Amino acid sequence: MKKIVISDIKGAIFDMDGVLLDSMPMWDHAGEMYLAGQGIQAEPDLEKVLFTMTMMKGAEYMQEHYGLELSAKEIIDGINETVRDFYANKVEPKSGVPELLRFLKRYDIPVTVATSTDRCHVEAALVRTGLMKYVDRIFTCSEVGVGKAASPKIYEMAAEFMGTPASDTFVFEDAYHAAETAQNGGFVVVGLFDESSRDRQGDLIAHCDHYFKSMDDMLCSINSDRSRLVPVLTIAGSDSSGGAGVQADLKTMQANGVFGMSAITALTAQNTTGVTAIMNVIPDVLGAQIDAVFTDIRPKAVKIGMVSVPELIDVIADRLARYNAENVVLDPVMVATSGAKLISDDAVEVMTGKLFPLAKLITPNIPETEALTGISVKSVADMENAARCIYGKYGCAVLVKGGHSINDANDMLFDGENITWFSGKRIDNPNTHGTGCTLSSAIASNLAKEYDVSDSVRMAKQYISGALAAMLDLGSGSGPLNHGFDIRSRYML
Ligand SMILES: Nc1ncnc2c1ncn2[C@@H]1O[C@H](COP(=O)(O)OP(=O)(O)OP(=O)(O)O)[C@@H](O)[C@H]1O
Ligand SMILES: Cc1ncc(COP(=O)(O)O)c(N)n1
Repeated sequence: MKKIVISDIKGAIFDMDGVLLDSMPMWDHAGEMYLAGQGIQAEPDLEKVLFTMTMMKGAEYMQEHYGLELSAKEIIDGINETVRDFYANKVEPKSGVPELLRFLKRYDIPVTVATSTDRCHVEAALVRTGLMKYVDRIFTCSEVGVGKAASPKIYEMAAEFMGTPASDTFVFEDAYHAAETAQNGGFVVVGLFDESSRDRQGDLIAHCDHYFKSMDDMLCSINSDRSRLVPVLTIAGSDSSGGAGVQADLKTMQANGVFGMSAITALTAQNTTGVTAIMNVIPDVLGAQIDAVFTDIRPKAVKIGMVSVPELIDVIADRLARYNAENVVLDPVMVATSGAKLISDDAVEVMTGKLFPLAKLITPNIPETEALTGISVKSVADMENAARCIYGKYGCAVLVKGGHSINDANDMLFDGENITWFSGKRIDNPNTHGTGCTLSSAIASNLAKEYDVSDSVRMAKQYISGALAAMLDLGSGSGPLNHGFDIRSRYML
């Protein structure tokens, strides 16, 4: 099937169940879930039995078959409560959905939802899953007055609201009958696989213009507008071996779909076994690099890495304040994986005093967290205390990275209000040179693409896990990651 070109989408209409939300299993198991709530194990094919029945007939069947001492109305109310509870408290978005909706928003493409589920459930689920902020309007079949199988009216109303002609409006559906209606109505139909309609994939494919096995597959195959790369600046040291510093940052930015630019703070001679020389740049030259970038291609995010001396920190603080830089992510690099010290003692205080207040997020690892707070970090509670202490002292959100833990690789974000954990499976890879640089650059890239801090960290964490899992093995020490592990192009072959 054809690729989707982003500029072809003028408006998007999403079905909810089975497309945005992983909710079809609930519809297939509502009776079973209700009975489980009553402490009763349902027969194996209860849903098949109920499938052909009306709500009332189904309730009467369950009353008789399971000896329930409840009226049919009470049973129906109970099932409705099971459904309500599922949408309000349990349902999750399908994989790739937040990314796709965010992506459409970035291109100012209006997004509507067209669903046969009742509005109260739709709103509860979309608010709780964080998807509501991407949706411009919800249309429900009961409000429109006709179902999707019978008429394209719901799609027509959504398109009218968005002001887009059917031929430029993309309808995302998992059910073949809805796809058929939308296609007959002149819409561009994107069919998406859902387990609940596995048997009808042939019919779905027959009625769609594009078909994908998952939203993730679709994301990989969308042709974004190559003229709309967002610029991001790294202010960091150069690593001659290419695994950390500016080199890691630029590779990460390329792989995360932004345009990377650099202002170099220091030249280091290093490889996977150690650092053999460091030459800091002259402060004026650092200032000139930042001026050159900001006065011509204003970055949408800035990542700061290795800055060894107070004079360079002063220049960065001065320029970032002058240009009112946005989305600043600061990785307070202190010691290289190979053991070399990358910051002078007097610089730490200047960095915390002058750069921390300009940062949207700082990303210390555990030894850096200890150095910044004086708290010995040995447990989850210590990580939380230290993060609160950093926020209290400097007022910036903090991501304490758990890469130095023994059993896991869980990172913790504190934004002044909430603690959010990003759990990661520890990957058994001794090659971790540049993980901190890579993570902070991926976060900056995501912020530049207008993801919020929490989504930016979540996606950056997925990226770094993939780069570690690719198991690149270069050099005789702790080697670099494969930053390009997910780039698919004929030029990679
Ligand atoms: N072996 C691993 N498996 C999975 N994730 C890891 C592993 N090592 C590090 N990470 C992840 O990599 C990111 C960077 O964490 P880390 O604590 O290594 O930072 P750092 O010490 O600043 O990195 P650097 O090596 O560049 O100094 C975090 O998201 C962390 O959870
Ligand atoms: C120029 C530069 N910047 C940062 C690091 C830290 O990365 P790591 O701790 O993985 O060595 C480094 N080694 N070199």
